[in-house]
Amino acid sequence: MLESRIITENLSFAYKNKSIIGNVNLNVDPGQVLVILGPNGIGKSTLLNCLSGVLTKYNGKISVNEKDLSELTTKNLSHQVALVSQGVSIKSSLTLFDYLLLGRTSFHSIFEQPDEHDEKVVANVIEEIGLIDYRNISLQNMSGGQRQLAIIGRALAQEPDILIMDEPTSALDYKNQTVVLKLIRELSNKDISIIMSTHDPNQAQIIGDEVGLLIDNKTYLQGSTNEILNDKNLSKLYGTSILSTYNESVNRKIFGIGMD
Ligand SMILES: Nc1ncnc2c1ncn2[C@@H]1O[C@H](COP(=O)(O)OP(=O)(O)OP(=O)(O)O)[C@@H](O)[C@H]1O
Repeated sequence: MLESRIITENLSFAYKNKSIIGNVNLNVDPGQVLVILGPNGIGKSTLLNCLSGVLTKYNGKISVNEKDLSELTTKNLSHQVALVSQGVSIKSSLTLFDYLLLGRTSFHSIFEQPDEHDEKVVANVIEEIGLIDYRNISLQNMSGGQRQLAIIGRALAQEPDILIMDEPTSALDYKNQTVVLKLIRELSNKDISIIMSTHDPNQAQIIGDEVGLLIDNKTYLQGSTNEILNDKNLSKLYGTSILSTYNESVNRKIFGIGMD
């Protein structure tokens, strides 16, 4: 029987006295993809930062691989959960290869150098993110989209059980969005659990097993993509008309803004 990878019980978070998220009861199984949707400023990044251990002053409980997240050491946590933050800008002189090797840091003591296995992991990741030609190019000489793929690659180099991604495709063109969505599908086939936020419900339709809606600071609704992702829920969530049409050639609904 499948154990859950990540579960929250009555999770809530407030900045000072301002409540941001509340009553979040979330559940992700091994290999599941959970897509979080919600309007600007509703608390998606806050939620993802709680789940990845960046924000620690939450209330309620977060369990990762059946252990209380608050009791995990930093090292232990980084072997289980990796975060791709929103809009991180890296303009480093490190080559792509050396940057991804940083993702292996927690596997060694500060006196140890990366070994052959680390190099192998990084080489595989570079192939997965489609940047073989950029292996020895420094990040400052790469485009914004390529750097975004590099950030995802660094998280993958951690070999996590759970990958948390905050709007991972926001800087990417259609081809690279497809690269990332395919990668997510492959990772999920390898039993890695993914939690990602996006403003594009079509991405949830394409790769989401489950969808989580952050409705307000007291309400989180999670269910299967089929059950949750519809015009009525999305129009209510975003406060504007969202309409879908069924596209036979891709065999799924396509969502768009319903301008009058
Ligand atoms: N460090 C902070 N201190 C105080 N308030 C904050 C801080 N960071 C975020 N907030 C507030 O918390 C709320 C939720 O922000 P968050 O970034 O989680 O939203 P989001 O859903 O990810 O938004 P977006 O879709 O625009 O990226 C916002 O009202 C924001 O102003």
